[in-house]
Amino acid sequence: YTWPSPQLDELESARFDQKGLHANAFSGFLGSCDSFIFGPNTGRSNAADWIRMARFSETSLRIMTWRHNSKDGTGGLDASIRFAEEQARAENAGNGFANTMIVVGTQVSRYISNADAIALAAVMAIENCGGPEVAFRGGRIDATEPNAPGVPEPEQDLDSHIAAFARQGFTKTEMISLVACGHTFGGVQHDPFPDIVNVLNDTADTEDVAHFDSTFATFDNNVATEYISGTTQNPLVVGFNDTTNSDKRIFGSDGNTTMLSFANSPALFASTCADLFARMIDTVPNGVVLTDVITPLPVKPSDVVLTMNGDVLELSASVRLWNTTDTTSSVTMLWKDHIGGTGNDTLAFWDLSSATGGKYSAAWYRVATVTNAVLTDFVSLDPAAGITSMSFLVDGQLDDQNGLGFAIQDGFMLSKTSCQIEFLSARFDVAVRNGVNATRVYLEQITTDTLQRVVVVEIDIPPPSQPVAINSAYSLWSVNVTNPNVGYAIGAEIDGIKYSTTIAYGVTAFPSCSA
Ligand code: HEM
Repeated sequence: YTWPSPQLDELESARFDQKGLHANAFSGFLGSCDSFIFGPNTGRSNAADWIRMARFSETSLRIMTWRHNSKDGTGGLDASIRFAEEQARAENAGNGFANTMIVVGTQVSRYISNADAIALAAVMAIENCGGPEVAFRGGRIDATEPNAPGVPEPEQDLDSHIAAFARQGFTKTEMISLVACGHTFGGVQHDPFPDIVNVLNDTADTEDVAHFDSTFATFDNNVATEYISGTTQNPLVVGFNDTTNSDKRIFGSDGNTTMLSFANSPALFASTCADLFARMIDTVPNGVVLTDVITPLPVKPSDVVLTMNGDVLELSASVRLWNTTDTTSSVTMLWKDHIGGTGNDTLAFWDLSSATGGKYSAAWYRVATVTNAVLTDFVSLDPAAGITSMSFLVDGQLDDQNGLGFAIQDGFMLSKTSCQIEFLSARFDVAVRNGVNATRVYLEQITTDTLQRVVVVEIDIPPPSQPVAINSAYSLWSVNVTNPNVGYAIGAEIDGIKYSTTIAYGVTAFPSCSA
């Protein structure tokens, strides 16, 4: 994709900046797969119930998608599980969905829905626990009400399961595969399923989870090899209650052909699961249009912030170089302005980040100038010249998005004259470039609605009746706000297109107006 795209930029970061600098909200769970999937104890300890990341694979890969009906196009991965009414259903027994959603919520933003965050967590759980890379798209839309019930349950017969998977658009072979792919992780817990699993009296498994295979925290084909060799302890295959042996009925439904092929080939198992996992998380209600598969930009600007400081336009920026750990690259940021001029600044190494269990890494460079022992993290531009686009020269190689440049909108920005009037109120001053066709300028109050969705409330800034010049090229538009507890981004409609600042400002950081 072409930068900038607020939604894709943010989805890309959430997907590929997993650990280290700019780590995404789930990074704390990526340490060890055991704890990512199961919480700090291999038994599912109560204290850290909410960390049970198995919920992610299960929530997303099983429960959330099951209500999709490929005929009428309803249901799918739409985060309807966040509603208490769904969590209370018997079919969702024993799952800490409420707690999972608290963790999921940390990744939700104006550009990332609850449903996207669930899908992302599932992808990360799979990839960081030895699984294949799963294509990730964004753009899921959160349901506004609970969905119809319909999660497959172990006591149902084979025909109902085949029908349930067919409703989602999966064939019988795909059903066998998908269940095997899901059941490479985790197991069945006694508490919610006392008719399937007995109390285990195992000090290493204090929560009485009978696992689907011997390597329950790792993605591998042992679920198939153990099944084929007859050594499996899968409680849904060799459970004492044959009525609930749904994996046995499903795995055997084609004479074991599919399971045998998985047992014979870890690679086939991995590639099949990658495809089916992706299809599963991409099962969405009709009308939802997903983005393309998110791939990392090789050179990605980040933290681009323009601030008007009187006669000086301050530009701070960083850039992420994908697929390198080189801390000594020569990185120059180049830019063009409104009057045919150019500028450049040598960026300094900042830090590293990584993704997918260290399979990928990235090096970050940023504007950072030390003058007389004082670090400034911006370059000073002439407001009249402004800036229109950037490009980057990395070890002699130019990245300018195939000649397009990385466009920058300098039509509006925060002015440093913004200040706190008194304890609960503040004045936003927005510097608007003279001559741009800004039909509206507004603050965007980033907040959460009663349905746990991030919403943006626009607060119009009235155009000043008399121009208030801040310098030769910009005038100030001002508005007072009285809620200091939320973040405000700045938005503007320029030539009919809406733009937003990439950061939301907290007014408590503003200086006092009377100072
Ligand atoms: C007919 C279809 C299926 C049935 C009847 C079924 C049944 C179950 C049951 C009873 C559990 C135990 C839950 C608990 O103890 O809280 C479970 C766990 C699990 N299932 Fe399935 N499942 C099915 C399909 C799938 C699919 C398609 C996936 C993913 C692709 C999946 C992924 C998982 C995972 C990851 C767990 C482990 C959760 C944990 O350990 O906390 N299941 N399944």
